Amino acid sequence: MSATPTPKPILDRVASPSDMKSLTDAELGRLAEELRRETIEVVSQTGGHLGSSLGVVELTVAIHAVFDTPRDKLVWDVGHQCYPHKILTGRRDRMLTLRQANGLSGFTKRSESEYDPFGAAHSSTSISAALGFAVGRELGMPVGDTIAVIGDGSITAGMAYEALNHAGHLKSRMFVILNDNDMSIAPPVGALSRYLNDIAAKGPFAMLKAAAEGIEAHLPGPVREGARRARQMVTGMPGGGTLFEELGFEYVGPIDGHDMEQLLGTLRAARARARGPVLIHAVTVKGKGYAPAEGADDKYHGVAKFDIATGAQVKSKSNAPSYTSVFGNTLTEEAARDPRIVAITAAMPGGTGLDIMARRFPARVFDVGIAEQHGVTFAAGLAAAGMRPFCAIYSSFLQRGYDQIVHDVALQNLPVRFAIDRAGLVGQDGATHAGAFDTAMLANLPNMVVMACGDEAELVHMVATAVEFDAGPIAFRYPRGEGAGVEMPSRGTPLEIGRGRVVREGTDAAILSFGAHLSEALAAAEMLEAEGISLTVADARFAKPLDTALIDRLIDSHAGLFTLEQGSSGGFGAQVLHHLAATGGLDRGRVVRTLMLPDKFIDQASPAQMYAWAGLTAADIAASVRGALARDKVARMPSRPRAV
Ligand SMILES: Cc1ncc(C[n+]2csc(CCOP(=O)(O)OP(=O)(O)O)c2C)c(N)n1
Ligand SMILES: CC(=O)[C@@H](O)[C@H](O)COP(=O)(O)O
Ligand SMILES: [Mg+2]
Repeated sequence: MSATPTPKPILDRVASPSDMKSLTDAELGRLAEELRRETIEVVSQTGGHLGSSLGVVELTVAIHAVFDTPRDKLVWDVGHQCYPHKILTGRRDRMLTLRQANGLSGFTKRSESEYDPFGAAHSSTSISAALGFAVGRELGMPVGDTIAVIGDGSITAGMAYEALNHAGHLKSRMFVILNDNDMSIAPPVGALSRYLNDIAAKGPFAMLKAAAEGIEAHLPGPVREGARRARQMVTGMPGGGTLFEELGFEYVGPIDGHDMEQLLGTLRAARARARGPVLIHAVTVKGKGYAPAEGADDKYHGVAKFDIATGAQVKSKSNAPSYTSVFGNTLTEEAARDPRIVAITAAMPGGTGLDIMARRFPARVFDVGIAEQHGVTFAAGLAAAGMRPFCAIYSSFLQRGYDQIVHDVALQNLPVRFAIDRAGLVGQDGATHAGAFDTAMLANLPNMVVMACGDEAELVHMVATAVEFDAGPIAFRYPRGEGAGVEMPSRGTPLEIGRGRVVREGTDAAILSFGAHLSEALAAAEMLEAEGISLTVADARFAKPLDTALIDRLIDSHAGLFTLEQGSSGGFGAQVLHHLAATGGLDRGRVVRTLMLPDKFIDQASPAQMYAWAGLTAADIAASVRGALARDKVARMPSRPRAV
């Protein structure tokens, strides 16, 4: 499977971008070929974001050849396409540790390299960050030029336009390279995407437009003529300037993002001549240069390890359906019964499982692009219109829509259903994608109902609960990956709001679990049973409203109560503590502990390893219970008479 590495004589000479300065343009072209091969060889052994990285190989070489990184600040957006950049910037020897425990991050990361001046993994931040560097330079900081590389998917997000608007206003010298491969994770959606296609279609690669007095005259010969013709053509039309020019940018492009001559010529001219903000529109191909990737529907956006010769990926065997597919299938079944059900995804139809519903009810599934804020408020509007919207967004990306959840949904008590996938630690994407904060974010909000499923059968019931619940907003969270392997109901039964369930009866202490760590709680109970400690395990189901009767009963009848969740402080445990504090439950001499994610960001590893680092394995839970009960026992012993 792992093919013998091919010889890479030029890449072998490049320990850092400074080594590229002595290469001829022809050698830079060959360097790109070797870099592409290296990227494929690495990712075939590690898995990762291959398609996006292959699409920027030439761009990466050209930027590092022309600009003076790390003094010049190169900001990648989303950051998932930075593998060739990592290889060129001193991390080649660690590439096989990519996305693994103690290895390289799959994204740019400030703590990893001076060549990563700004970390990213959530999209559309690059122009804002690059503008910050540019203004820092104007204010005397030792910073060179700034270059933001942003994808056509990422530039659909509102934040990118806020930054373009500001940059056009400030007129700071900076470079935005639009990496337009006509793909997001799924095919891109929206009028802006169509607009970019229109520009590219007016004459790909030959039709090059640049503002008259600026960069155009300094472009390489063959490109310059095309640019002149294009400019005459475009400015002869009504409203001939591009959107970017209207926003105050000098627009250059579209250029062929795989043609080294065009790239080097354009970047050199831009670097030499730019006075204000410049947008360079590079048209690229996602998966470029690797036939299985180019030919695949997803362009190998994110792949498992694969066989280079065939492109066949090594998919891990699953023992149970994934939570995502359970959600997608259940919602589709519910939608078949209820025409008011609609669903919203922010550029993740496959990742959220909404592609399943979209195949059956295409008119009722809306991909809004990378626009979580809009997606939430769009759902609020749909709810206000009487629909039953399911807004399916990964936990970490939902952070983008928080004010919309507060102001547009909760405050107006609109029945938007939030299906929060990737709750808890997700594994190889690491801290940026951890679904740590949603319970804390949501359970604090008036009107909000917040659920988490203990297993995949519970998820089916929670979807049914959300369908029926029209009284206000309701959210349910579930993790990445496969379920617990429990028996599945043929159809969900709506749960009583605010009612948990006891899964296992015991006598000494109780674990009150919220979410999919229920299986760890049960495993901990088994471990302690062998030691003679008897545990009750309850599934809270709701962080809001709490099942206060269940909590009161558990604390009354056990020496200790331990809350457990795959989330941060301020979440389920905090809600339980507030209840106990308000009702005197903390004054009854019981042991109370909150088991949750620690107050730190946890780097990428397998989810099991990440939970081990978080102190949340079954053994850790058992140790917490054992330790707290033992300490409590010692504390309760009558104190010995003091020796005189
Ligand atoms: C705020 C946010 N929402 C969603 C995502 C998930 N996501 C990662 S990459 C990606 C597609 C990006 O498309 P584009 O910028 O065109 O890059 P390409 O993969 O095509 O190179 C999406 C939706 C994200 N990283 N951040
Ligand atoms: C770069 C990015 O944000 C996505 O591609 C993400 O890696 C997808 O994660 P899942 O594999 O959990 O869908
Ligand atoms: Mg793209």
